[in-house]
Amino acid sequence: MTVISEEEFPTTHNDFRSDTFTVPTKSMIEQITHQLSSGEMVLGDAVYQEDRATYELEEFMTELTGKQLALFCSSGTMSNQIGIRSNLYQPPYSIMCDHRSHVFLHEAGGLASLSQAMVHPIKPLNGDYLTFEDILENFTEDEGDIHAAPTKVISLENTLHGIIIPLEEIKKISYFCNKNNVKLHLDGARIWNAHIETGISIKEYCSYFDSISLCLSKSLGAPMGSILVGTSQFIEKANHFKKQCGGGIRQGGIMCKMAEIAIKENISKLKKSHDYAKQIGKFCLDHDIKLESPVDTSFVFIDLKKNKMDPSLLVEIGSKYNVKLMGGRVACHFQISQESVDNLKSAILECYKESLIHPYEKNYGIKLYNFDTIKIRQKQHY
Ligand SMILES: Cc1ncc(COP(=O)(O)O)c(C=O)c1O
Ligand SMILES: C[C@@H](O)[C@H](N)C(=O)O
Repeated sequence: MTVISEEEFPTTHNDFRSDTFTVPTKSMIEQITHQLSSGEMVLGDAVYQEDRATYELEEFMTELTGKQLALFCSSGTMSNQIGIRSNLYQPPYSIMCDHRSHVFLHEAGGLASLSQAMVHPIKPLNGDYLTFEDILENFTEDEGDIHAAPTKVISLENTLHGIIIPLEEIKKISYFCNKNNVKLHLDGARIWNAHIETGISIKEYCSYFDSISLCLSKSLGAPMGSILVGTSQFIEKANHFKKQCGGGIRQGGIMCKMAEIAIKENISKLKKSHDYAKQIGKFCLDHDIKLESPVDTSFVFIDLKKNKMDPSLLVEIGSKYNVKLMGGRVACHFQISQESVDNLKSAILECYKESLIHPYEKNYGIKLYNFDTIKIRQKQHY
């Protein structure tokens, strides 16, 4: 088992802000450099389907997911938004999703603009993940009621906040969608983490969905990108929306090859990030520091409100212990070092003890991503 060090990952060994900060490994860079300098990597214009390296990644992803076609996109936001739009036809319609979904909260309102959809956000009854019961409870049938916006897409996120949706629930929701002419989309930005934790194959997970977005630039460490998979007809339409959004990529093969290597080399490293998260989660609970949700995979959500902890103070104390945070979410990834995990525990405990003396009383929504604190970090960092 390799020990992660600051020398190997100078900017990410202590970065708990997000797994989007992961960087390509030395191995990825060396292989790409060789493939480019040796002429092995054949590049062309991917808009005209002439970039072989792009095609090879997309082919690889059809094999991995069991879907007919794959589309390399510049981001997970793009693959989600064009994916959901390509499942829709004539408004009025609505999209059902968890109230914490990225597609709903963190994709700049794309469901309203590109899809012209009403969004129906749902709070899971169990507080952790959507169940078939939640879907039934909130489903809007397409029965001609001119007051309604019938549910035409259900978008699940697995993992969401690091929480795994049980396969039994996915199966029931999938069967229901199939019987009710509703398309099922998966925001699988971190489906890799669910796969590693449950042992359920990517192909099996994908078999229950009409469309799936799989991010390459988070847990896996690719420099950019996301893959959308689905039927041939669906991907052809999605490619149309991709071009409309300015997502046509020319010689994207360089990034695609990096991503292919990342999938092959880094997926096995994800378990370590889950172990770190569970270690941090246990530390919190052992010190009566409440968590928002269970630690299934790579995220720890400290319940700042219940603990009356100040997010900005946590970020500040984190800096003192040489760890990067942007609030109560702790994102673990394969580039984190054990030393940073230990430093993080000290920072969390110090902030919690401070909250016992000076409780933070702000009682309205504490933002998940506090970009102001990142600005503070950037000032200090450079
Ligand atoms: C669950 C989830 N889906 C989609 C995205 C969007 O990915 P991107 O940042 O590449 O647009 C993110 C964020 O990175 C995410 O956390
Ligand atoms: C910021 C947000 O869009 C990103 N997906 C993250 O998890 O960090």
